[in-house]
This record gives sequence, structure tokens and C-alpha cells, in this order.
Amino acid sequence: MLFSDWDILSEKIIHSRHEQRSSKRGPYSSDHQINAWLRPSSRLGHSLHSSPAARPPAQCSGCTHELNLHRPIILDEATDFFKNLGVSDFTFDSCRLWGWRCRAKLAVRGSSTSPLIGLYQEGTHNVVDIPHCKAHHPNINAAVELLKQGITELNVEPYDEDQGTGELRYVQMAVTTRNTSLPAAERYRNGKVQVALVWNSRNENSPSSDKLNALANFLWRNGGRSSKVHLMHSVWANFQTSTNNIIFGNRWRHLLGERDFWEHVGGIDISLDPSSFGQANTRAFDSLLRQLRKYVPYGASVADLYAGAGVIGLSLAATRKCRQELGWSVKCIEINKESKLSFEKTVGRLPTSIDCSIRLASCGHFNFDPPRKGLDPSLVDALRTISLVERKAKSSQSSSLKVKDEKRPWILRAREASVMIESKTTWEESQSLPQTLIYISCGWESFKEDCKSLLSSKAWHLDKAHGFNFFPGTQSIEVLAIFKRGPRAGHKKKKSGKKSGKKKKKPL
Ligand SMILES: C[S@@+](CC[C@H](N)C(=O)[O-])C[C@H]1O[C@@H](n2cnc3c(N)ncnc32)[C@H](O)[C@@H]1O
Repeated sequence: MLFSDWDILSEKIIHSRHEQRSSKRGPYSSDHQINAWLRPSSRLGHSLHSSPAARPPAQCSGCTHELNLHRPIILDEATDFFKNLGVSDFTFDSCRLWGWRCRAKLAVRGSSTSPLIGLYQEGTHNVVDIPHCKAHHPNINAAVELLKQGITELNVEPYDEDQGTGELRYVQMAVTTRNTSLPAAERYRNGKVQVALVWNSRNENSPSSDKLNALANFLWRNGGRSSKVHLMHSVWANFQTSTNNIIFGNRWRHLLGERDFWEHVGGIDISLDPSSFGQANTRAFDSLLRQLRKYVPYGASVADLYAGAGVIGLSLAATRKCRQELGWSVKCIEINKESKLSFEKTVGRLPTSIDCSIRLASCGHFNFDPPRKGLDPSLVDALRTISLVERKAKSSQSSSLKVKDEKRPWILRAREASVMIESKTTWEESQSLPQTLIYISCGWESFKEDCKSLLSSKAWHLDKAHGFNFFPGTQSIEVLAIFKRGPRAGHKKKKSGKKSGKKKKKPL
């Protein structure tokens, strides 16, 4: 049985995923995407991103529109979609519209005298400089500005994709807004930036390492703790020489500043190393986690699939006091081994009574091919057939009861042992099959497909749905959808063969 393979039987399955793009499209498509990689647009970038005044600005691919940021075009479609599925109280939280991006992966190109730091122009590998991006947390822009000065002053060569030459390939900037020494209202504005420089060498012993250290020192001298403007949290290096589209290599080095990066989200302190997945929109993520809690009863057991560093599961573990009756409070499943360290650090700050674990595995079959889009097909299949598993378990339980009633010794002898043991195990397992499925999605198209597929099996019905503006300026919304086991209440099956004057109900 697939579920016993996963070892994730639980009352709750929390799922979160990201839309993964075809690797042929460019560096955004790797596991480590650069910001948002979105659909073509002809009018973006004018007000969101600064450009030379004399000629039409090149368009970065980060945003698709600049008007009505609080109401993405896709919202009407989403509202209709959920209404048709019986959820007429779909809500949408428009969240913070500017300065929301607390995590950005930016390409570094151009020359040392005129560096470009930004995103690709749609459909090309031409980097568009975005020094005043309004989506970025302002301190990301300030750190980018400082980085440019350092590149020029120290004659650092930006990467040349065609030749495979140059030194600095990408930079990841992540902002922490957790600072307990400041009043809560001032923390966001005063966020500090963790800078990860992706260096074009195998490791820290390469000939260009002196320059890497000089650049890190420059950033720290001018933006570190004792500088006039304290911008930086820390500086890291990542080493990458591959010519493929994957942004990060496997080797990370902490260079300066604090090693541990803490953020406060979903009611807990979370640790995020630069190598592990982190949500870009910290504030919107916090709103989603607050909403999510309402659907998780106190004492529930949770399996968090596609868990990253386990933020969702651990937030629930702490705020919903997840219980250990089934052997765990929260179990996280994640494919990226880099997430483990951050997960363990976060757990270290939780009460010891909370029993959480992370399992490094795929949520689909146990191969390590990540899904192109949406849920792994094997996961969808398992969720679709969940009631079958339960029905089988029930029927084997009732046959096992009949077996118990059987008095004739020759029949009892024939049915001995194996059947009894098998049916008992299956029944116990079925008791802990999930009753609620919470699906958090940033890929609207794949969400619709997965949703239809789950509902068509009749094993689930859609109970609630909420949208969040995780990426203002884009067509993307984050969806929090709550599925419950079985048919919706009031959706009773008609008895077959009997005529009824009532109108037929449309299937979901
Ligand atoms: C969008 S991130 C969400 C992470 C986390 N839930 C959060 O919100 O911080 C999706 C995660 O799924 C992981 N992932 C992708 N395919 C997977 C698979 N087949 N099995 C397990 N994890 C997978 C990625 O490594 C990534 O950490």
C-alpha cells in the first residue's frame, strides 16, 4: 500500500508546492528560481523598475502589470472557480503591495565598470537592471547598490554566460525582520539583509578567492553592524561553476556577520539557511499561516508534504499543540537535504514536548525527479483512492468479525492466522488516514487540475478556499484550499432504482 511506504498516515496533510518550470526556459526554471518567472508582458517595469529615461525601458520579467496591484486579474476566475465547486465565501487578502519581497535571487551581468543586477528580460538571457524595484524590500535595493559599488571598486568581473567566464554569477538577498530590540512597528522597515554571493569557482581555495573576500569585506565595512548605515545581516558565498541553469552549487561558506538567520513567522522563530527554501513574501506568508491555523484543531497530527525547512508544520505544531498519539506531532517530508539543518534549528527553539521529525524523501514515488507541475501524480492517485483503502479495510474488518463468529472447527482451521493479521493491520491503518487535506498552492493552473482530479474521485470535497496576494504585480495568487473527506454535507446519494420527484443534483 502506498501510504505505508510513505509512513505519513495522519489526520492532516499539509501540502505546499511551487510551480516548477521547464528547464529549457532559463535559470528561473531551476529548483532555485530567480524571483518570479512570469508570462510575457508588454507594459511592465515602467513604474515598478527604474530605467534610463531616454529610451523605452527594457522589461524585466518580474511583474506583468502595474495597476490594480491589490486585485490580480486572475481573481475573478478564481472566485468563479470556487463558487462552482460550492465555495461561495472565497476570500482574498490583498496584503502589502510594495516592498513585499524579502527574498530575491538576482543575476549579475554586464561589466565591472557598469554592472547589471536584476532579472532577465522575458524570453531572453539579457539582464535588466532593477535598482529601484518597488517590489523589493527597500534594504534589498540598498544592498544591491552597495554591491554594485563594491564590484566597480574592486574590479570584480560579472559572469559571462556565453564564455562561462567572470567571477560573480548571482546574488541572493534575504531580509530578516526579526529584531526584538526594536518596537514591533519598526522591525519590518529595519530588516537586515543576508547576502549570498554565487561565485564562479569550485571552492574558496581558487585564485579568485581573494577578490571574493575583498568584496565580502567591502559589503561588511559599508553595511555591517559597525557601519554608518547598518544594512547587512551576514555575507555568504556559494560556489558554482556549472554551465547549466541551476543558480546554486552545493558548496556554501559563511563569511561574515551572524551565521544563523532567524525570522518570526506563523507564531514561531524559524531558522533559514541561505540554501533552504524560504517564502519571498514574509508578511503575506504570516497572514496565510494565521488563516491556516483556524482549520487545524488542537491536538491534531500533521504531515507536512513538500515541507522545505518545515515552517508550516512547525508553526502548527507550536500553535495547535499537535499531539503525539499517532507517534508524532508533526512529520515533514522534503526532498532537499539542505532543509534539514534549518528544520533542526527551528525545532531547537520549540518546547521539547513537541515531537517533530523531517524525512528526506520524495512525496511521490521514491525517485528524486521533482514534479514539473502540481502534486506528484502518485500522490494524487493515493489521495483519490483513499476511500477505496478505507472501504477495503472496513470490509476486511467485517469479514474478520464474521470469522470470529464462526464456530465450525474445520472452517476455522482453514481460515487461521494470516487473514486475521492482515485485516487487523489494514483496519488500524485506515483509522489514521487523513480526514483533512490542506493544499497551499502558488500555481493556479496546476492547482485547478489537482483540485478537479481530487474532487472527481468523490473521496474529497472542497470545504473552504482563501487567496493571498503573495506576488503583487503578477498574475499569480497563493491559494489555501481545505478539502474534507467524503461528500459535502447535504450531498446525499440517491437510492438507486427508486423514482424521486426531486431535481437531480449536478455532480461536482
Ligand atoms: C514551494 S516550496 C515550499 C516549502 C515550504 N512548505 C514553505 O512554505 O516554506 C516546495 C518544496 O518542495 C520540495 N519538493 C519538490 N518536489 C518534491 C518532492 N517530489 N518530494 C518532496 N519535496 C519536494 C522543494 O525542495 C521545496 O522545498
